[in-house]
Amino acid sequence: MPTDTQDTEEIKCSFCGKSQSQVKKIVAGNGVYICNECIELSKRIVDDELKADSLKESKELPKPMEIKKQLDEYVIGQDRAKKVLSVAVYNHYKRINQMEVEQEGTELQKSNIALIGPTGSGKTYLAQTLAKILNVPFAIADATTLTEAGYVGDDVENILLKLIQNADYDIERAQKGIIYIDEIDKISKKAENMSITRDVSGEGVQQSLLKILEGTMASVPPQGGRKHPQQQMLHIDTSNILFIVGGAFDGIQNIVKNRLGEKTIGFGAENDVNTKDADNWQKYLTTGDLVKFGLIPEFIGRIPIISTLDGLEDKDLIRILTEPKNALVKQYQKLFSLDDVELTFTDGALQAIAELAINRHMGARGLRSIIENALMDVMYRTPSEDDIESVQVTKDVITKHAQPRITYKKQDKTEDEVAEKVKK
Ligand SMILES: Nc1ncnc2c1ncn2[C@@H]1O[C@H](COP(=O)(O)OP(=O)(O)OP(=O)(O)O)[C@@H](O)[C@H]1O
Ligand SMILES: [Zn+2]
Repeated sequence: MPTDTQDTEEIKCSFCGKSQSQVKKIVAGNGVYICNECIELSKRIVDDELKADSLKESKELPKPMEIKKQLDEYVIGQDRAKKVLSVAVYNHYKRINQMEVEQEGTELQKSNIALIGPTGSGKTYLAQTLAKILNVPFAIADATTLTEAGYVGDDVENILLKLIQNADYDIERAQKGIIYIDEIDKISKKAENMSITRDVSGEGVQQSLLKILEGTMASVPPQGGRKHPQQQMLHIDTSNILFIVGGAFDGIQNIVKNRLGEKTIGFGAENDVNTKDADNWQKYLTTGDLVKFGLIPEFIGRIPIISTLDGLEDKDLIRILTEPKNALVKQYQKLFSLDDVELTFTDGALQAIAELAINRHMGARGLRSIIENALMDVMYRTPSEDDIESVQVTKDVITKHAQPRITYKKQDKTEDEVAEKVKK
């Protein structure tokens, strides 16, 4: 009898219709069956689709607002620069994606970016954070170490080598990376800060940067340094590399203000710029001002997007200390917590740290070393003293080199307590 029912209701794979005898295994579900072969096939289909989805996702470009929002998680203030960068970077990668899809059509030109703002205001940090958000390789170069071809020093191509190295020698990835060139103001025509030991003109360095900024097939010696005729070269197309150049441009506001002032005098009240608004000089900064500063027009011509950053005030610095995902205070708290010690900073301490950084004219760049100094002694002690419960940094620690307040753990039996008990 049982054989009978089995004959009529022979278990078959609901997908391919094969019977139990034709396959290795059949799994029963709620009224349905699936064989091992169909499971394998389904798995392959699902895997492929997931992979395709994730590829599409990685191709999907975050929109300017999304980029800005992610920047906000790391970079405090600098709203204007963040907006400009978000739009510029979005357009840059949209342009690359578009070029990959349609080989011909309107050629969209690359738009490199200049960031102008005081030391430690976040220029490098913005560029670096952008690269992280977009998941593209990133390299930092210092314009003052560059030389024009034929002189001792770093060839401009070595900038590209750093990017290639940071892309793990994946040239194709490197070709879509971001390069930040710092201290671009120091290679102005009149710059006095160029190394005096080297016979290099800022103008010459600007000249030698023109090609890679614009887009060229560059040859890079894989070991860096100078090119040798017999050397094997890495070849990299710089057309899609986004260059962000930055500098403090000390004195640029005077150039702008003077220009505005002249205009006001010259054209009187009908001019849309009044001298009062010259405090907002950033709004009126033009490429002409940068040329006046000493950048050559061909160089500026390859950097159509300019944004300014503001000097950070104490309230910004306090936020930088405490708010971002990887804020310094959070980092040190984490460090201490690994030794089971709670670290706190009083509001007065945070204010004092910010003020000290401002006095040192180093912007946010100065914050770490101030904290490092303040915590030096306790960081030396705490790992060896396992009864420290908490460390509090007060204003006096920053301003008067006082020691932080240390609280000790309540021990079950400290020597005093033991003595107390014995007495009783
Ligand atoms: N706006 C900011 N928000 C958060 N952190 C900041 C900000 N600005 C600077 N920092 C912190 O200070 C450090 C130094 O800043 P950064 O290197 O970006 O300065 P910079 O403007 O490039 O100055 P420089 O021209 O001297 O290189 C950064 O690594 C970052 O930790
Ligand atoms: Zn099947």
